[in-house]
Amino acid sequence: MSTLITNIAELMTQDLEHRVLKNAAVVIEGERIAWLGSAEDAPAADDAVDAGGRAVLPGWVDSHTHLVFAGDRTAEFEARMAGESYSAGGIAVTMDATRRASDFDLTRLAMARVSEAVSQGTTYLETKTGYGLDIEHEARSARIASTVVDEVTYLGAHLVPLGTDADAYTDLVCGPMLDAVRPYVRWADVFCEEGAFTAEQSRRVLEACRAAGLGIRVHGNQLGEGPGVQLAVELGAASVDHVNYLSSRDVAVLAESWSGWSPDTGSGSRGTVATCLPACDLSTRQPLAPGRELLDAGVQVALASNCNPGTSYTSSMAFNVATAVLQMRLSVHEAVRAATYGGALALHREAGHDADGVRAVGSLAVGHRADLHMLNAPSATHLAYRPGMPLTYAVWRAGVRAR
Ligand SMILES: N=CN[C@@H](CCC(=O)O)C(=O)O
Ligand SMILES: [Zn+2]
Repeated sequence: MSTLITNIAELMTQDLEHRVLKNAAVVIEGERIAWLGSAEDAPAADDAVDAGGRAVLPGWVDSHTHLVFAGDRTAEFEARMAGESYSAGGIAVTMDATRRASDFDLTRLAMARVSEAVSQGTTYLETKTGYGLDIEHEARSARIASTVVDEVTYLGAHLVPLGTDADAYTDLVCGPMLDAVRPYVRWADVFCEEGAFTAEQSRRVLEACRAAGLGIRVHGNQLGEGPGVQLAVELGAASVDHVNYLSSRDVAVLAESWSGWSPDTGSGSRGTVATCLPACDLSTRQPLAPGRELLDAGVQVALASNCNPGTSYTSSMAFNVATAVLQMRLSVHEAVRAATYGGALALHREAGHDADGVRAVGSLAVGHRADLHMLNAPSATHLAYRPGMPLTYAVWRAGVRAR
């Protein structure tokens, strides 16, 4: 079964050549993109959709979320808006509510959040554990997450539960808790920050998880300059996320990590993606991550929602893209790239065609997964020009119409 989507005013491919095609068309066949190019040259297909002069871009790749949770933190948000500052301690409130929730409720809540994201154009999603914080509840969160999203990250090292010795808890995270979550996860993460995990504890967690075959990522430099970025690069993490407070050395180390990779061919050894989370920065009243500076230095950047009940209760990638353009000074093309190809790069899913056994996400090319986002607008520029407007018109996820 093939579908021709034609009369596309602007097709922003985010492929390696950065092609933006005018008056374009795409053919989807099953889960893959079978053809794309000028509408005049489009081949016939079983079915046709008239885009009516709208823009099409890759579906968003949201590479950083925390969707498996129960409970509410409205009061904490209100206190913050009244002048309180964010601290990691709020995680314990969500931990209590999450532990109390039934499997059914936790699954239903996570699924509802996924469907909110998909209805706004997100077609590939990562989510983390991190609100269970004991063996039973971390394993349960990982299992539930694996049924609702594409990529699952183990974040047992999110907070040391109250009354627990930090080093003993770190041992648990590196040992029996890791064994319990291992069947469900591809990634591991650690909150390397004052009030959460020290550099030494973070290193232990990341090394143990890496030895267990997991890819690694880091929450770093969110609340102040710290060791997160340099630890992430040293250990070969796929991404370091937040990156609000960076020294010039941090930026240089991140840039250096990409020196063996070619952006023109997408080949070579990947470095550590710097993932900016602008909605979180606004909701915690932190300075915005220096996305412009990172791009100018040659760092590969991703944008993600960080949807979670504490610091960023939104899965709107469009909001993050608009903020990155309006306030972080990325161009629309750069911001959309960071929210599609950049997220895929952070999840090691940016490459793969028909013969590779895995299809690339986050960019549009023949053989890639047919993840498309059609805007109710003639160009992607409208994402920043009309911030806050409901611009998602249609979504295809792995070739299936999802909205
Ligand atoms: N910074 C650490 N973890 C989350 C927030 C978790 C929470 O407060 O519930 C984040 O990415 O911002
Ligand atoms: Zn996070």
